[in-house]
Amino acid sequence: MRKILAERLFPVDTLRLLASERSAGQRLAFGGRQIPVEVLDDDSFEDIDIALFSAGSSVSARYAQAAVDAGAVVIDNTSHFRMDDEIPLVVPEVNAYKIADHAHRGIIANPNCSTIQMVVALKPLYDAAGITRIVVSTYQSVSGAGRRAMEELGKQTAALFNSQEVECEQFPHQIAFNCIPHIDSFLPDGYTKEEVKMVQETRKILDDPEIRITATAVRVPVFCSHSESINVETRTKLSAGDVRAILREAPGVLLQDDPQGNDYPLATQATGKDATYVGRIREDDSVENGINLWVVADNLRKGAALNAVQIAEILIRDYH
Ligand SMILES: O=C(O)CCCc1cccc(C(=O)O)c1C(=O)O
Repeated sequence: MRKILAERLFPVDTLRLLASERSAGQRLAFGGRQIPVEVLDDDSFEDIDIALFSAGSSVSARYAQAAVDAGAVVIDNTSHFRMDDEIPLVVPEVNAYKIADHAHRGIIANPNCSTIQMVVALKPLYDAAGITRIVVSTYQSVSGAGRRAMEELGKQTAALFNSQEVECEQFPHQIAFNCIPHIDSFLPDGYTKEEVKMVQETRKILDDPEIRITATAVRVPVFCSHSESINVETRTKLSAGDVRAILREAPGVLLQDDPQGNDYPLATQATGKDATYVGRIREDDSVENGINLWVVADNLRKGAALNAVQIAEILIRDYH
């Protein structure tokens, strides 16, 4: 968040860093200063205009209203408010008009990282030809599970190269040189919460409860950036050429689709960048009007902090 605010020269007058007792007292750099981390409490939001929440659903559930009551607009990066009918779920390139609805409750929800990159890529196709069905498989980096998960991938990799025991704390199984089809918790129907988030959030963001969607979310031994294989069925026929032409002009999208030149989106290239990269575009003739896409984005930037700051930029531009 701090890095994105600084990079984009967001007009911060005062930055207040709030966290638990465990983190209080630390100093973090911003704007050429070392900002102290303060303990979050109900009085933390006096004179705050915008409160960016990214401390877990329970913290948002407990403190978002206190921020709103103090006069702030909350942009919440957790899942707590996403499916609340009274709260807009926003990806600026897709449904920025929904930001106007924040006035009702004073809270705007940031979608799940895997949902964000998918709707950035699919919204232009939805507008051009309609979408009836989406089948998505994700290849999610360990950074989505936090710093300790990234450290675990590194430690396991080193251990394996040194014929040492592998320790599994952040994931149920070894993640190094492995794929784990388990992100967030399992539900009784066998889906994970991550997969259900992608289905429900996509329908809300595209404002279309009829789209048939199914997802399989997989953790892969990649440090940063999420990759997605997306099969989409459009209402009217789009050729692969049509899709390329549409996406070439799409906001937030960078087309990277030259397979003969070995050029297609890669997690290692997307990391640190703002764009949602789309490639491997091809027609799927196993169904009527089918298209396959490969979509990659930095899950910590567009998947989280960048999307939240873009919402804040619209707030101060259009709703100050
Ligand atoms: O693991 C990943 O690659 C993405 C998971 C992101 C995430 C992690 C813990 C809690 C929540 C949550 O807010 O429920 C979320 C979320 O949906 O944003």
